[in-house]
Amino acid sequence: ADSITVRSENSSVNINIYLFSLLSNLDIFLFSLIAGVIIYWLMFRKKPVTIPDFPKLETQAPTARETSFIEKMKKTGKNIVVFYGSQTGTAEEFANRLSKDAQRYGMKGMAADPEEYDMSELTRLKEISNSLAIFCMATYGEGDPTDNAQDFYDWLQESDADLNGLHYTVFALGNKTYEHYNAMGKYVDKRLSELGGSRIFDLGMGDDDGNLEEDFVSWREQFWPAVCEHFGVEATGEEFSIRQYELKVHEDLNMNKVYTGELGRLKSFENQKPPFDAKNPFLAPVTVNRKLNKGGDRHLMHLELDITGSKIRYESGDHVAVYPTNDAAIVSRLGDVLGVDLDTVISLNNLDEESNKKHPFPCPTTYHTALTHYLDVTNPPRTNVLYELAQYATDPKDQENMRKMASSSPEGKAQYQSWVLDSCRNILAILEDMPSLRPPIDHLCELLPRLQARYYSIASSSKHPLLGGTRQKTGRVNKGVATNWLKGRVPNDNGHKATVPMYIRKSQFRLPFKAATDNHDRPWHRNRPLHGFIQERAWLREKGKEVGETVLYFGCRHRSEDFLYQEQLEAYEETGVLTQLSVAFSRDQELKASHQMPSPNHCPPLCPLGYARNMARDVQTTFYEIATDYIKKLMTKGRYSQDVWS
Ligand SMILES: Cc1cc2nc3c(=O)[nH]c(=O)nc-3n(C[C@H](O)[C@H](O)[C@H](O)COP(=O)(O)O)c2cc1C
Repeated sequence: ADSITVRSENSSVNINIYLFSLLSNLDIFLFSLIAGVIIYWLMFRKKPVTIPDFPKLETQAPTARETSFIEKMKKTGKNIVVFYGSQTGTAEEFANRLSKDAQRYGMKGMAADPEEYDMSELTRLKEISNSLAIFCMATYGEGDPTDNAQDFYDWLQESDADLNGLHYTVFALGNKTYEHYNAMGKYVDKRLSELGGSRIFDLGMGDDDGNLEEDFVSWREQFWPAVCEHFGVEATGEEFSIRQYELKVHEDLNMNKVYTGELGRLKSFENQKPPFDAKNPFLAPVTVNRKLNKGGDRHLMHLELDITGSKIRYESGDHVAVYPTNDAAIVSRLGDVLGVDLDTVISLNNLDEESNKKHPFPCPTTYHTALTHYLDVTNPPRTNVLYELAQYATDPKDQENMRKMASSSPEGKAQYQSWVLDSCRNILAILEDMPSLRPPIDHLCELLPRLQARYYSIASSSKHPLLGGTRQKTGRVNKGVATNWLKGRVPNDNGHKATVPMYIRKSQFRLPFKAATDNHDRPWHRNRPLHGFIQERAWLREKGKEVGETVLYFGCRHRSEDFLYQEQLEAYEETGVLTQLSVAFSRDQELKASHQMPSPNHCPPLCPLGYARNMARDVQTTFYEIATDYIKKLMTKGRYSQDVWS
């Protein structure tokens, strides 16, 4: 008899198989079959699994962990969290700078979007030693929060959380020309204190109408020594450059995986799918682009965008957000000056692997795309960019100048104001004027702020095709990025349909009355949403609906140059859509406020529209002069609302 040994993985088993020559073929076949089954069973049966005794892991549910900034801070050894309420990126940029600063003072910080975290965890921040929460909060509209801070604002309003033991400070970003100056920053500062938090440094007030950067730098310079004193930490403030992202150059990447300007989903421009929003803009064809003003040094445009098939909905008063593209000449010149092949495919990867923000802009991409679609190369750079770039200037004089401009010394501030801001020097101009400064392009891309969408009031009624009006100044050293780009978006661009990446941003601004109510519009300069409202009234009249009086007061500089939409407005008056059209031109005649005011109960709603800086304030001051009590009554009755811009 032969014997074979079959070894299964776990246990070794000997099977003796006796072969008898006397057996019939069938017997042998059956015998072999049985033996085969046994062998198979021994070899491939599932081994009994012994369950080891694992210690219970202390994990939280995935959703809880994702929104827990406390767990994240503990895990990464951070003690400072910098929240930002930001619409167009400035507060976010300040938050990033503050979290980087922490490292210079021997602490560890992280910037955080309040929308991504459970803010009720502020009650737990005291679990981390020497912890501090910093808030960089911008204000919008009627003293409202930014979109990403709305939930946090609601929570603050409703919460009775005990914030004892929370150390915090707030830097507010706003603009003095608005009535509710820095309202959000002030509110957060006050409310955190009411809930028991300890303010460790005074509220900072940044004014975008003045010099926001300077306000921030001055506040920050006093803030950090105060933090160090508070925690008993040695204030080193050692100045060294800290990179947040590392460069990866992709040699053979499939170009289908490379971002070409998309903001969210790869190929979203080629394969457009609603819903359209900030991360997924719609490429709207431009059907009309014409100059509105007849003279003067400005270029005011009337644009019509076709949103057919996009499922985009909007209401009169909403804004259209447009993503501009940087000037191709600036981009290619940057490549030349820095001696870089702009077609190189790269990724900038966050060195902090725990960070929610993996890249500063969609990656992988090319330098060309980054400089064209993702980074702001048009505006003069902020002082932190100068400070970080200074290390690359080989001429010690250039280096010293750049550091000086980034400092808070009076001479440094004055030099930054005149050499950078007043001279409208963008990054290209700085590089051209400082031949010794040649930074690596990847570090430059890390430092430049993101190119932001520009918002325009929609000039058409939602009952009509979308139409956005915009403004452009010419003759400046530094041309506005969006307006210049839009100027070139003509319907038939060498046989190509020019498109504009856009989405709708809902506005709080609504006319607070029904169509049947009388309406006095007083747009002393700009009148975009106004056209939407008048159009809507014209449309309702056509439908035979009852529409109240509409009186329009329109003021501008010169009748011959900037009486915008003159023909249209005069036609409205002729057909009775406008009950009365009163015009005034500041450079042609003296403006007089001479209207008999009806009693507040019978007064139509009043809607000043135009520049925040002078117009809104002047109109309001005039009204105050006429009747202080009167306008207060209008406000309390919700019959006075503004839509203004700077
Ligand atoms: C449409 C609009 C509305 C604004 N409303 C206010 C306001 O009511 N109060 C205020 O102090 N600042 C107001 N500002 C100024 C912003 O808060 C300021 O520019 C800030 O730096 C923007 O920060 P962000 O880039 O982080 O969004 C407004 C700005 C814009 C463009």
